[in-house]
Amino acid sequence: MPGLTTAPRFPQNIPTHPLLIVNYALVKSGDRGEVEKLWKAATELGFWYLSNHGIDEVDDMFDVYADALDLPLEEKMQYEQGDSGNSYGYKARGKIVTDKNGTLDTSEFLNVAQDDALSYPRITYRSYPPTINEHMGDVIVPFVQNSLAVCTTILSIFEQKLGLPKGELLKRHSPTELNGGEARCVKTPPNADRAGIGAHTDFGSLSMVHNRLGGLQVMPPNSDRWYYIKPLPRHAVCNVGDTLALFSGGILRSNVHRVMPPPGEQAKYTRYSIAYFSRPGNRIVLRALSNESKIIARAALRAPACEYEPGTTAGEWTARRIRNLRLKSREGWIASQGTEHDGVKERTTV
Ligand SMILES: O=C(O)CCC(=O)C(=O)O
Ligand SMILES: [Fe+2]
Repeated sequence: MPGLTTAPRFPQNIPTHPLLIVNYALVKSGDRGEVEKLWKAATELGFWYLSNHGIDEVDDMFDVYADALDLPLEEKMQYEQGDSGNSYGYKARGKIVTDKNGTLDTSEFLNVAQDDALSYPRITYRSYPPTINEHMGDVIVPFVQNSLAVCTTILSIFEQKLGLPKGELLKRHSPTELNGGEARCVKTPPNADRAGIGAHTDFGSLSMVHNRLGGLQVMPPNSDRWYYIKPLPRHAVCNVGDTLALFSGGILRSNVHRVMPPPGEQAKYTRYSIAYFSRPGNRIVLRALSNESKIIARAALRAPACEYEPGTTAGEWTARRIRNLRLKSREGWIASQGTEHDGVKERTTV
């Protein structure tokens, strides 16, 4: 895929935010120091680089999704996700408001549901463009399985560190129950003059993004400035999302981020990023797991009330966030942003 693997280097002279580099192979083997580093990253900034993740399908994912997103718009529109709160399928450019002035986004998404990938060739929710189907078996399914395995390891570490009984967090992310997990490609055009994706927190539990070009930015806690995150070859950028912040009573941090045009010379290139989102089972009720953990109970007392209504399930929550995103209104923009803005504002650490 021309232009994807070779790009000008990330410029040296722009402010970036350093992230801790967590070595997944060490974390998996139970290395104490590496586990502590992961915990520090997840509770303080909520973002970290993940090295040695062993997800070998990343380059192929860029190729397969780029082929699908390079189809003519009318073909892609046959797979449009619609306005009902469904995330899977194609999201065209300009469907999402990125700020309070109603500025429209520049990004296209193609989202493949984890449930569709894992049930393939049986359709769980919907069909996808032929390029995606052709590579479901050799690229997308192994990518999803490997990403899921990485997230499961990380969730089991969080489960222990949060003082939860074994399985309490993992059972809320069971891949055998319908859930919101998905594999996404974000495509933004060259020479863009505005945000690809506006400021947001992620809806789900864990996100893992693979980047070649810059553009992802983070606003650190207690700051009002945006900083680029520099892509590092073969490193994923991982972050905590809202449902994990909520389950943990605010101990795990779901931090605000956005996608801007790539910096310097990189701005002249089309940007593709590949992301995997781990989300709870659709029927799981969203609440701080205070009854299950004293550590979470203590933290939840200090965290302000969350915006979630009692009894909201993860499925309803994701659908509502997506519907709000697609509302071309200021109200939609405000409602779509997530916990960082209206909910778990004061973060707590243990
Ligand atoms: O493209 C990226 O680097 C990040 C994408 C992102 O934040 C998202 O899809 O939620
Ligand atoms: Fe995001």
